[in-house]
Amino acid sequence: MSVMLAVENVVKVFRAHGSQVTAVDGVSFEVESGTTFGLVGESGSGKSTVARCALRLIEPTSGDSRIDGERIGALRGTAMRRLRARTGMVFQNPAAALNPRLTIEQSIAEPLRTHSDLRGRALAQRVRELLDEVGLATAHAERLPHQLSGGQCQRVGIARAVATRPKLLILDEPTSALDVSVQAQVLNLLQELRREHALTYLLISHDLDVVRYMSDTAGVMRSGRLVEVGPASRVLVRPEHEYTRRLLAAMPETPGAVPLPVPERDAPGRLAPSSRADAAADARSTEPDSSQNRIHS
Ligand SMILES: Nc1ncnc2c1ncn2[C@@H]1O[C@H](COP(=O)(O)OP(=O)(O)OP(=O)(O)O)[C@@H](O)[C@H]1O
Repeated sequence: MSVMLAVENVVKVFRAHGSQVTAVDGVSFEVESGTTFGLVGESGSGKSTVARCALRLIEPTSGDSRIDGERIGALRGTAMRRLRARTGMVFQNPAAALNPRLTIEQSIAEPLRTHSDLRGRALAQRVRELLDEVGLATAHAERLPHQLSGGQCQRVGIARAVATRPKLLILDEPTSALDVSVQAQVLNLLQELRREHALTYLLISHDLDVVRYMSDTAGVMRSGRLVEVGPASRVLVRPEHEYTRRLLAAMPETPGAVPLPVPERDAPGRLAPSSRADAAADARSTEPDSSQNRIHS
């Protein structure tokens, strides 16, 4: 298997008003193509910063990363824009990530206008395909973000992120702002898209259940350093590092919660039930998604 993302000794120091914070302190890891790497750690441990440095959304103080074999520190201009089209990001707060004045159709068309030659009918057709791919109805195209539920807004965010058919997505707390009843639907949609398009994910989450459910490999960050890396089924079940053990022990118990099922990674086809089917009942309304709840009984 080839390496899609290699983060190499990344350091990021933020300097402001005479003080400095070392947010990331020499982090290296690799993510194999078509797999999910889950990054966990307490708030402020540097997860988002390392992900942003990896895609060069912010400049690292030192270190570099390679995406699909390309060293991105050396890329400029058109080469950097091409690389941007091959990567995407799904954010924590879907409603805030969307421009409130753009219709859903305009929002999804935006990255396509920037990174592709699609215009007119071909562009509208691609937007419709993307709506379908993320389980939204054509009727949603004309709506504004405030007319959608949180889960639907996140589907739009995912459609935008996959619009240019990227190979690598960063998922920064993709479900933590969502109602617990729609979290599993959005996770299942992400799993389906990963399988169908052979995507590679770098997933950041506070929720260890989410990381265990989604990830092949897990990395644990503490104070800007990666303290433990390994198969998610080992690191998040039988951790070797004392800090990971404490993190697991501190995980809040949600009353009534049922653990997410362990995905059948080698099984062909989709995780059932289909997240698009989940969305179908919801697709014609603006009510919050509530059809399937696989986290709570
Ligand atoms: N733009 C910035 N300027 C100054 N300090 C920053 C900036 N961005 C992040 N930091 C600091 O860097 C450290 C790491 O932040 P980061 O957001 O990467 O952590 P995190 O693990 O993703 O946290 P959370 O889970 O709360 O999002 C924190 O101390 C944070 O305050």
